[in-house]
Amino acid sequence: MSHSIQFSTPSRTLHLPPSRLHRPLSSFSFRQFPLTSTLNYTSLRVRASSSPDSSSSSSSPSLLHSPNGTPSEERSSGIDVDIVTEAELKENGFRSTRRTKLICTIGPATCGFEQLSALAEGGMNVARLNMCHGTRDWHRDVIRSVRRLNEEKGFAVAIMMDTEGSEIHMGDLGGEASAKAEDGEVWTFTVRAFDSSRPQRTISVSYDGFAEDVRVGDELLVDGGMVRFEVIEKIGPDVKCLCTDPGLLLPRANLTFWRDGSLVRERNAMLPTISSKDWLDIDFGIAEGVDFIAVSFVKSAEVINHLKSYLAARSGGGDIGVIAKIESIDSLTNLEEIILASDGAMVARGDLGAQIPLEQVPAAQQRIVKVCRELNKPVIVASQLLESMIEYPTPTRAEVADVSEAVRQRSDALMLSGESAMGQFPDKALTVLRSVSLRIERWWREEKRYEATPLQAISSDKISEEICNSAAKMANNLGVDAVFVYTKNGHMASLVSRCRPDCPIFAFASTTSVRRRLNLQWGLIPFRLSFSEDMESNLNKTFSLLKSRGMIKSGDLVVAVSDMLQSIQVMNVP
Ligand SMILES: Nc1ncnc2c1ncn2[C@@H]1O[C@H](COP(=O)(O)OP(=O)(O)OP(=O)(O)O)[C@@H](O)[C@H]1O
Ligand SMILES: CC(=O)C(=O)O
Ligand SMILES: [K+]
Ligand SMILES: [Mg+2]
Repeated sequence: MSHSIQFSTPSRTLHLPPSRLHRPLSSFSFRQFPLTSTLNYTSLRVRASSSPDSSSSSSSPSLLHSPNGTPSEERSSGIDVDIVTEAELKENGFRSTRRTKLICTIGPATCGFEQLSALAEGGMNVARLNMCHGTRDWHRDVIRSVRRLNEEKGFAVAIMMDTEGSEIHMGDLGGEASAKAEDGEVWTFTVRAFDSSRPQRTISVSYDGFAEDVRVGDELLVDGGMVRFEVIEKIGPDVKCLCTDPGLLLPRANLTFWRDGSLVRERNAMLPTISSKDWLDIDFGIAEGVDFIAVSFVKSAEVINHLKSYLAARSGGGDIGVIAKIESIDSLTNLEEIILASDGAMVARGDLGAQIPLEQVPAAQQRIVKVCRELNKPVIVASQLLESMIEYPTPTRAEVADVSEAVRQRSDALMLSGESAMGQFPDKALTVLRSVSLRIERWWREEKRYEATPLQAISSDKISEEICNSAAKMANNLGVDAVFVYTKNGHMASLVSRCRPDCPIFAFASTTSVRRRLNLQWGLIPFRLSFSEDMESNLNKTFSLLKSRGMIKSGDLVVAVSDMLQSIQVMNVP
């Protein structure tokens, strides 16, 4: 038997608080919704004349112009889903699929086709390329390998390019993987370039003003304090430094200098966030069709807006997501405006811990995660999650606790850096992220800890927001198996993800590029499916495609929303 309820209002600026959906239905006008199929569903339909997703298109532009969204894709009648997710869904059931997304930095340890394939199989959702390292040819090879893997093996790994930025960093150690600085040694930091091999205990520095800006007595921190030096003498372009905390110097490690306990920000504070080399890398990223660009050392929203308009002009529609890396004092000062302007943010704890006292990093992380959630932007927690696994096959207990905390904060994604780029156990590190995420997520569900505190309203697009909040609440209250969201540009899917419902979210996007971008967001299982304005036929089509692949079965309970029709539908799979 099929039945449906529709309630409608002529008001264009309808604001429907979630609680109203639970009032007696008699307070609404409702009538029989004509249905010709055998679907057994209840439809709560809220009608308003504006299309929610199109009204918010400034931050999520239409992706119909996507270079990756070919017309054949849009016409295709099948359904595409990442094979790893499909296997997880079938093996463990809906409830147990992983919600937290995983990012791996690709480096010498993982750039081969087989190594990339192993990471994709291990659950890598996004591959990150750090433009501080490697040549463009090297990065192009990795991007093409990932794309080939996606095509040949059915993965949906997205690519994130991370800019170098123009902060001060060391040179590349003349090809050596690392150099050891011992306590009491004197090293030379110089702005001179080397013609041939690197002179002993000498490090080149990327910033021309370095020798002028530092003073005798300053403390020089490599990689946020992994190795420390004291400036003892300046001789022209050379700065002699005494090692006070020994450790490994890695190629292109960041350098900061401190005076009287404070970070020194001399002329280098005036360096551009996006350097001329970064712009060339960005052009390269556009040409290679990367999915995200992560901008290092963002100081203000202005640079994000600038890059976004450049991308919109250059890549015809701007389907590259811009991620703001929060890793400087300025980015913390201007946090809200930066996040509002971006498509997501990264808690880049490596450099952040070099700019603020280490003991302040956890509070900063919590604040960034919270602001991103409020403003509906995906957030990545990055750096040193499993640092010891660069060398050892098992993590420390403290690292597991750190990963758990990021999952417990319900960040969208966790990122591996050196662990996957140049560590000895990249696959094992990814396995640890995956198993800890799954365990903490399960613990949260068992404890029924999902959303106690209501989310603040985001100012734009209230109708979609209320529909998604209500859909998530209904999904939790009814214990449904999945929320389905049909979304043209991904915005509606992100609104459902923001609610962190207690069940997985099947997000249907009509282009491959939107589908890949949804990879970064909590709980979304992105599918590529061509769909129409007609929700009933979309649902019928989805059910039959998913049933034939064994991904759902008759009787499963589903809540569905879409950005074409302002409605919430609840139904059992026929
Ligand atoms: N493409 C690459 N080629 C060679 N080594 C790499 C590459 N990517 C990363 N690595 C190595 O892995 C380490 C950790 O990678 P990660 O991206 O975190 O570097 P980082 O320089 O600390 O990051 P960021 O510059 O973004 O703050 C690097 O220090 C470098 O030694
Ligand atoms: C990831 C990064 O850039 C950092 O942690 O500094
Ligand atoms: K970088
Ligand atoms: Mg950094």
